[in-house]
Amino acid sequence: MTSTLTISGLTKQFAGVTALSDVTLSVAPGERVALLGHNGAGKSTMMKIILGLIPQTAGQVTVCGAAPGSAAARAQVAYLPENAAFHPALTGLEQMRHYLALRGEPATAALPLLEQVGLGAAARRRIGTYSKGMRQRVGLAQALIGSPRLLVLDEPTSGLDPVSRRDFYALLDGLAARGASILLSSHALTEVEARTDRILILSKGRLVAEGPLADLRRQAALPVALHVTPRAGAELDLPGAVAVGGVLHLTCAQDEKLALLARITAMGDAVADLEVLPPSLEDIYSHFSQRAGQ
Ligand SMILES: Nc1ncnc2c1ncn2[C@@H]1O[C@H](COP(=O)(O)OP(=O)(O)OP(=O)(O)O)[C@@H](O)[C@H]1O
Repeated sequence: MTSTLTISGLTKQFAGVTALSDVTLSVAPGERVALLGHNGAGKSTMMKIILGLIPQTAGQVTVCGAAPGSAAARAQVAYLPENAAFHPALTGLEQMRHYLALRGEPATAALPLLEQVGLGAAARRRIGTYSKGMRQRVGLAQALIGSPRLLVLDEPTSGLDPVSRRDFYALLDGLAARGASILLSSHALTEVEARTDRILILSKGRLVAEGPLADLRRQAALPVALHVTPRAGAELDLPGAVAVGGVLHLTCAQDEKLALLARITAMGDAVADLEVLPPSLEDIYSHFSQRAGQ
């Protein structure tokens, strides 16, 4: 299948700063990709190049088969900036009609777009009365104008409460299921863990890791943590375990996990409970960033 976004050998230098260095990646139709990286890693620079807002120093970028910023690319790409600002005195409907007019689309699309993001009931209220989550939905509704094939979202859920975040990702899932590609940057590692198909980790402008979370987990080969709760009065023979509030904490290498679990299971009734904690995305992210010299 033809990629929606293809980036090859992308390098961007500002005066004295290399913001991106030889980055190569692609995003397929319907794929949800998270772009992770510390402050200054180059995420926004990459997004600006994809959108055609700034030129690259070297390398090739193709957006839906066209050059970034060309009329053909702009017709197929939508962007949601981190802090989208709207006119507080306009209603959601008026704001959307304004955006539709700018894109040469009929004003009648305003209400269906707002309904698509769950703002149908609030469409005639002023945006100044909207919550942050509702304003973010206006941003997404504006990004949906013209059914874009690629959505570039800069920290779309920052400042949203957990329920609004879940709803926002549910909307993205629906768009991806209909074939839209999604590239989003985030510092909220735990949420992208569950809601994206592939993770890209940028560190100092370099792509230091790329793949589905399960692959990154395997590559990082980080230890697995186990929490074992002994039955009252039972003594468990688990060398290296540290007791924390009556629970034994221990770690083992990935390839030792099954043998250790078998050993604990063989302890039978002496074990009241057992929890296996795989390395989190935070652990994996730190591993790759540190390896890159952070
Ligand atoms: N216009 C510019 N002129 C000079 N340097 C720049 C410019 N824009 C970005 N940079 C530098 O490029 C590097 C990458 O910045 P960028 O904004 O892409 O990072 P980021 O990953 O988006 O960070 P954050 O998470 O803080 O938004 C930083 O060192 C930044 O200072």
